[in-house]
Amino acid sequence: MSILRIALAQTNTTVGDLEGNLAIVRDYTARAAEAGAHLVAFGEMVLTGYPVEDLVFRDSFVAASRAAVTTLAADLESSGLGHVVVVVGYLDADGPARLHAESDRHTGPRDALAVLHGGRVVTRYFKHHLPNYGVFDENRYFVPGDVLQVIQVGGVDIAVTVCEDIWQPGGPFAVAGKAGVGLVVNINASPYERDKDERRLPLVRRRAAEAGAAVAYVNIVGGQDELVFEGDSLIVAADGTLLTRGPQFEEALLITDLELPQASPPRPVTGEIMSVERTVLSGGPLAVSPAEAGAPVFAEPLSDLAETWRALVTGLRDYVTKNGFRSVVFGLSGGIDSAVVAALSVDAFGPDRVYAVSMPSRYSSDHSKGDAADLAERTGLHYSSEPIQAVVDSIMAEVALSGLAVENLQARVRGVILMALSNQHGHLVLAPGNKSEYAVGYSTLYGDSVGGYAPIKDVPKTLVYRLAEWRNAEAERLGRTPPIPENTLTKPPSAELRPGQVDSDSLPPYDVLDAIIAGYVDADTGRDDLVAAGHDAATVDRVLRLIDLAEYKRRQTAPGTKISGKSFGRDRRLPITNRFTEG
Ligand SMILES: Nc1ncnc2c1ncn2[C@@H]1O[C@H](COP(=O)(O)OP(=O)(O)OC[C@H]2O[C@@H]([n+]3cccc(C(=O)O)c3)[C@H](O)[C@@H]2O)[C@@H](O)[C@H]1O
Ligand SMILES: Nc1ncnc2c1ncn2[C@@H]1O[C@H](COP(=O)(O)OP(=O)(O)OP(=O)(O)O)[C@@H](O)[C@H]1O
Ligand SMILES: NC(=O)CC[C@H](N)C(=O)O
Repeated sequence: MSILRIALAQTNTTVGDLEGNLAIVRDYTARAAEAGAHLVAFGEMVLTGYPVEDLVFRDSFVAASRAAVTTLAADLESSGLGHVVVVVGYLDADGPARLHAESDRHTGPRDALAVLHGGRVVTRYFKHHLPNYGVFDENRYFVPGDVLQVIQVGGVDIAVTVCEDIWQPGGPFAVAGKAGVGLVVNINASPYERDKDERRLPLVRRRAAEAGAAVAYVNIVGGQDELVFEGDSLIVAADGTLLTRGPQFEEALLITDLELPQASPPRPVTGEIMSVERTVLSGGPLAVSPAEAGAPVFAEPLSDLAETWRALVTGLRDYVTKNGFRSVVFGLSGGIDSAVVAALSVDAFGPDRVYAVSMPSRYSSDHSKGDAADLAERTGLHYSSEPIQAVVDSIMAEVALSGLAVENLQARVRGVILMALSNQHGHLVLAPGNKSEYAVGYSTLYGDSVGGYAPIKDVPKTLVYRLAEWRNAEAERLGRTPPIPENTLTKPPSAELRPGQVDSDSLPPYDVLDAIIAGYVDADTGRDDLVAAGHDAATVDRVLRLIDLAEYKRRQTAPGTKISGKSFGRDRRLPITNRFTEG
């Protein structure tokens, strides 16, 4: 047996910022070296950020990524870090960057992993399994690799793999098992979904059993447009014992001493889906520095609501800051949606960078104005009032409007004011719509749906309430002021666009609505199966019609953090012009 000290670096890099990402990798490698690590592994495409989407098609971007890898190897050597084996994800191409109908699909862009040692790129591995479901489009972008790379470090055979490779049985892990390796390293960019951390550990254990080897799984953290990555990196022994587990939504460097079998003479691997190539970096046991590896980290997984809140804060913070904004602005109505957006924003940026505007009209109730002011006081965010009635009246004096047109005009005037404040002060406008509203089109186009980012776009209304209650309880637990006024939690939701209006005038109760949305949107269940599952037929017909009709609105809405298995946007793609109905 040999002892290898392995470092897993769960880092927050930014798409396209090759220099910044290089600096992060250098910094974490230096920290790993200081801790005496023999090998440090980073996430998938960490040098380019993930996902890079159609940037893949540009030769200039591929060239920059390839250059970054060689520069990194040389830099590490010249700073005295060349002895550490560095496993890092990047974009490569061994053929034309742009795939097209007549591409031979044997060469082209690659979702790649490089092993750096002694100032050189010693091995390149190309991801074998390319996910092509949900938010992933990897068949559009990449050509799959069919060579499994095995490196020998300290006399231990280590196979290297990328993300989706771990999700498929009978793939690279099975080949690694046939090759008799002691460890499989798997580098990931695995987007957050609410139940994914519960699936992750059993998955890694299944692959450890398949490979008959320990598995080191490293994931990135941070937000990229609609995606959030949670980290939750981990190592399991060949028998499935958990050896370390990283925190969720935080950068971290996990250092673990692994006792691994010395490589036996290479077993020939024939007739498999992948051939095996081997590179010996150091053939005999390595000295383990007396510097303490420290006790392995075992981060306790967060509760469901805690991790959902952290995902929403992370998605919002990284979207705003990575796009160069310092502050956010939104309409604060005293209702639950804008209250939760306010609490998320204060958690993401601190109250001094959050601007909330009350924009009362003739129909705004006193309690709404009072609840908004109460939230402002509880959280300390910047609060101002811009009454809209005079503007609404002046438009109505020029254009003959009635009914719904007048209702929507109020929402649109608010949108105009928020965009004007954004232009004037440089705040990013947040759209406070939730998943239930986006589903049924319960928002005014170019009105309350204006905004650059929609923090709770993938949060159904019933979950909005549960999160608000959780956040308040969390504040109580920590001896702090709960951010959300009690009245906001208990009063019936209302758009307040006409006298006495409540959401239940137009929509079924939210628990009924959300259950149908979960079936139709999240699980693609058709009308008859929803009715067979016990939903009221007339309500199903009405809700499905609303959802189908609102496709045009969803296409025009801001991006927002994905937390579910099927968010609106890239996860769910439907034609706008569509005559197929379920009813
Ligand atoms: N297929 C299509 N492709 C492109 N555009 C299409 C379209 N179909 C209609 N349109 C356009 O969309 C317009 C209709 O959309 P829109 O103007 O939004 O109006 P609409 O959807 O009719 O009304 C907005 C609804 O949202 C509710 N609301 C508003 C504000 C806040 C809240 C809340 O509490 O959250 C709720 C309000 O009570 C009302 O029920 C049409 O006049 C037309 O211009
Ligand atoms: N009086 C108001 N002042 C400022 N913004 C408002 C006002 N009324 C509505 N808005 C904006 O329009 C959005 C949509 O209103 P909506 O009623 O859906 O949300 P809410 O008031 O936050 O929650 P709820 O639906 O539970 O009442 C609000 O979140 C808010 O940003
Ligand atoms: N980047 C990837 O290959 C991710 C796919 C994988 N199934 C995941 O969600 O983790």
